[in-house]
Amino acid sequence: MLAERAYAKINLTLDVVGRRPDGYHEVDMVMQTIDLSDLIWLERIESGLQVGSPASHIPLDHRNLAYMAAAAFLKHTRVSQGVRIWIEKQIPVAAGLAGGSADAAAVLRGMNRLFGTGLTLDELADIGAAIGSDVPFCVYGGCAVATGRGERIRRLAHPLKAWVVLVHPPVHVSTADVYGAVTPADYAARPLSPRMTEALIDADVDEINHLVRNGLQPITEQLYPEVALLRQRMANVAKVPVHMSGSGPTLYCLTPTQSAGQRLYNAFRGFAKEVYLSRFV
Ligand SMILES: C[C@](O)(CO)[C@H](O)COP(=O)(O)OP(=O)(O)OC[C@H]1O[C@@H](n2ccc(N)nc2=O)[C@H](O)[C@@H]1O
Ligand SMILES: Nc1ncnc2c1ncn2[C@@H]1O[C@H](COP(=O)(O)OP(=O)(O)OP(=O)(O)O)[C@@H](O)[C@H]1O
Repeated sequence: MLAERAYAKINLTLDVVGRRPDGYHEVDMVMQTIDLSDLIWLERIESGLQVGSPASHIPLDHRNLAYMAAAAFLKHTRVSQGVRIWIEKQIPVAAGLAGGSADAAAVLRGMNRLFGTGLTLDELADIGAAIGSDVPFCVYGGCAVATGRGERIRRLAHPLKAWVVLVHPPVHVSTADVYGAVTPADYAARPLSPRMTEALIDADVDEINHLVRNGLQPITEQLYPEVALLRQRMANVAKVPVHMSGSGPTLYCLTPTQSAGQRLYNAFRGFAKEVYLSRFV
């Protein structure tokens, strides 16, 4: 039996640059792993796939992204045994934090260790791409520029360890609905990832805050107006920019120090049940 951590991500940039013939959107994003995580336990069994969790709000059958990852791993490697998966969830579900994708990626990394199959991260990311657009990034973790439909990853090493205060409002956002409402008017003429990359390497939190952009935010806020209201309430208190991750609805602020993060965490606690103080990993 072994354990593998599944870390959430935030989007520092998310630019939609076009629509593809397969219906997916061409994106250009800077993503960053944060230390909010699920814990995945993996155990060899003779055959079959079993998924369990104390969380009552996620599917535990073939619809679970961790289950899909395990099935894809067994098929790819032709390992003839099975696996029992136990998921301890901390990452809010359908929140824009890639919780399910992180679980899938952790299953791929963990099964590679459990069965001693010796696949590289690139190979695991390739398997993950068939499960979801965010899975390859979650396989590597850290910071990266993601292009294509999100599955093409260029890893980025930078020195910054910023703090992230997250507020997850109780709104269930469908990623497919948000992308479905994107029109050509929402496409970014020039992605911000090159400038964001520089600001990260310079560890310049003010510049990063200034550059953060999410092309899905106006769409999510139009489909779910309560997200816009919450952002306004947070901005009134925070006096720093409030950003949205992925397709939302999670909103976040970046701070350079733990004490500044803690102050915002205290200020936001009355705004929603789920508020987290986290950090770049
Ligand atoms: C919003 C982000 O989380 C930002 O990182 C991702 O772009 C979404 O990644 P994901 O949840 O792993 O997405 P997938 O499971 O691959 O796709 C869910 C649905 O979102 C839409 N989708 C997703 C990714 C993309 N580049 N274009 C899309 O149009 C498609 O309708 C798809 O059916
Ligand atoms: N292991 C899992 N953890 C969480 N959700 C899962 C899992 N497996 C399947 N799901 C389903 O996937 C859907 C999206 O959940 P998830 O938490 O991955 O969303 P998200 O954070 O918005 O993802 P992304 O940022 O990649 O769009 C939910 O409807 C949930 O029921």
